[in-house]
Amino acid sequence: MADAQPLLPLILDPKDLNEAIQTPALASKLIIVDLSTQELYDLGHIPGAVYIDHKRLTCAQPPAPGRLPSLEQLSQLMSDIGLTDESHVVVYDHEGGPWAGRFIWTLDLLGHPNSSFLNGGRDAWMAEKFDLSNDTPDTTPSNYTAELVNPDCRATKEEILSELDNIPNSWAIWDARSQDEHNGTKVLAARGGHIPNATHLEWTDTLNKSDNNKLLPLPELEKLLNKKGLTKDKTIVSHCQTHRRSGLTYLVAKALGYQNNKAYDGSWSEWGNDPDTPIEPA
Ligand SMILES: O=S(=O)([O-])[S-]
Repeated sequence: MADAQPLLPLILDPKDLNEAIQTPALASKLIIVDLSTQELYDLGHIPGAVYIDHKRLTCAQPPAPGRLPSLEQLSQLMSDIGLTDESHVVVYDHEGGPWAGRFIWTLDLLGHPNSSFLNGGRDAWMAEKFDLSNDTPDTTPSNYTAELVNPDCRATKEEILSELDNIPNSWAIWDARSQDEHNGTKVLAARGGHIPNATHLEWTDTLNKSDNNKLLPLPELEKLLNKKGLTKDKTIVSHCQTHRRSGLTYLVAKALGYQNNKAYDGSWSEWGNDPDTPIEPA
């Protein structure tokens, strides 16, 4: 079992990560994962960070390329970063955190609770002028066997179809895409529109653009979600096109302590390409 008490908070500020990597007892347990791009990683990354191509978090197969990959693929990925029950994983990317959130969702599915989201990611780290490194760390691979310990973090198409009558009462669908995608005026699948009664709140609305895309303060986020009817008494299901942007919205609901928090990894690429799913506008 992983440690019950995480070494670092879920939402981690750059200054706290900087302090942690300089504290040997902590640093030895950290796995820092850079989910930006190979080019950015090569330009400089947080000292000790390993680069992971975000495609490894997905099945990358049409028609829903963002769906969860096989357990074999996840076992290989987590073994490559050296994940063990004692590890605390810190994740970041370069665009406000969608892939970082998706990585944390994956760890949640696998039952690895000890993880942190670097608030503001690479941009905030650089803006606060902490060191970048060009060294590739020596990683000791582990022999990690992935299992879906917490499958409830994931929603499937079938599950959403069976709960349609409960939306938006006891279930809420958080559509994290743009307004045009939600309305169906921008179509990225065979059909455009949204899951009936889905709630639109674009993922970027949870970020403070004037502060390097750090998350808005949690009380502000809670107010924003409540105003939209995305309340804690409901099961919340985040989705976007391929469960990248909804990686961040899943993370936001998690940070706010939502107990029934799921993400739909099939997302619109699955729903909108299925001729039999109901959509709005019809
Ligand atoms: O998955 S995505 O909607 O961010 S392209």
